[in-house]
Order: sequence, then structure tokens, then C-alpha cells
Amino acid sequence: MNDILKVAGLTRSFTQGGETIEVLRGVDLTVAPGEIVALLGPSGSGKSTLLQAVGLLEGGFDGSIRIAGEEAARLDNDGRTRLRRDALGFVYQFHHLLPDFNATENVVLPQVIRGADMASAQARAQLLLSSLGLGHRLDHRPSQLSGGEQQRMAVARALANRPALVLADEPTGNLDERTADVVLAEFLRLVRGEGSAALVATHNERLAAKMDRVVQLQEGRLVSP
Ligand SMILES: Nc1ncnc2c1ncn2[C@@H]1O[C@H](COP(=O)(O)OP(=O)(O)OP(=O)(O)O)[C@@H](O)[C@H]1O
Repeated sequence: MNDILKVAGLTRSFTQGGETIEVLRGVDLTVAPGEIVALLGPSGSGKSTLLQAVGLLEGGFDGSIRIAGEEAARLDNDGRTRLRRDALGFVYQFHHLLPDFNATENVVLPQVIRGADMASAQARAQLLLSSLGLGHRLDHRPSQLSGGEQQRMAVARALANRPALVLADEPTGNLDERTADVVLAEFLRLVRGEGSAALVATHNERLAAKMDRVVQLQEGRLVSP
């Protein structure tokens, strides 16, 4: 009833060069508050397409997406922007950090945009960054940080506004295996500590097994492996 995410009958196809590919063929998925779900599937199976739909980043879908009880299809552009800002956090494979701002500022900005005052936004940014081991890198810009450090910064930014649901697309996909393990463990610890739910796309079964539940995209539908 109070699921943070409920997707029902979601379909999406792309037409290119006269050929239509049905990427999502009726996806059903429910995520409970605080639950961390791994979205497993090989390259090209539609994981990013599904996350973009749930992230309200793209149109062109049929079916129902309810986030925190709100049906996305019934919202206009402003409503979707508000829901995205209030309920969702995003972690991408390639960080999408603001290159001209330092670590603190990258985590402060989304909070200030949402109306937080500067002092509390800064305190929370420092708390999140420190709990990810970046307490000594607060004034560094993304280009002055390693790949693992940049991804920790992206995790802190995604959690800045205490989202009920974090969407992560291959969050450790461009890190070496050891760093990926460490950053994923920190991500999971922080998400659990914050009580957020998460939907985490990965093609890595070993990493998926560390989450609360695994769902697998197969031929456009979700199955339990
Ligand atoms: N804008 C688009 N136009 C045409 N085809 C697209 C578009 N976006 C995605 N596709 C196709 O949809 C399929 C699924 O892509 P998607 O990026 O969702 O897969 P994925 O599982 O996230 O893959 P990866 O792990 O490689 O990122 C692919 O075959 C892709 O070519």
C-alpha cells in the first residue's frame, strides 16, 4: 500500500531505421520503503531505459509508475520536477558532478535549490562526505579526485536531500574491482543508515547479491533469478 515505487505494465519501444525494438514489454516492480533492490541484466537489456522511466527523465512510456503514492502519468512537467526533487536521488556511472565546484559545494547545491539554508546544507554535506571518507577532500574539485572519490562524492550528492528512493545506474561500473567493492559497500551502508530505498542497475551478479533482493530484466520483463 505504502510502497515507495510501484511500476505496472511498463512498456517502451524504440524505432530506428524502420525497425522497432521493444525494450520494455510490460515491467512490473514494487519497492518497499528502505528496500535495496538490484536490477540485474546484461548490456542492452534495458536497465538504463527502466531507470530513466522511473527517474521521470524521459517520456514515451506506457504503463503506470507510482512514486511515493503519486502516479507520474497524471503529473505535468512541474509536478514531475517536484516529485523528482523531493523523492528521488540519482547516482550515475559517470558521476555528472559539477566540474567548477568543490565536493562540499556539489553536495550543498541540491539542498539549497530545494530550500535548505546554507548553514544546515553545509553541515549535512560535510557529514555525508566525511562518512564516505572524504573529510579531507571537502575543498577539492572533481578533477582533483580519483574515480572512486568522485563516485563517493556522487553518492553524497544523491543522498543530500534524504530521498525516499535512490536510483543508481551501474554506480561502480567504471571502477576497478576492489574500489567498486569498497564504494558499493559504503553506498549500501549509507543508504541503509539513511533509511532510503534504492534501485541499483548492475550487470554484476556478485554485487547484486549484496542487496536485499535481485530482479532480472529478461526479454523486456522482470523475473526473479
Ligand atoms: N534513444 C534510443 N533510441 C534507440 N534505441 C535505444 C535508445 N535508448 C536505448 N535504446 C536501445 O534499447 C536497448 C536497451 O538499452 P539500455 O541502455 O536501456 O540497456 P542497458 O541494459 O542499460 O545496457 P548497458 O548495461 O549497456 O548500459 C538497447 O538495445 C539500446 O540500443
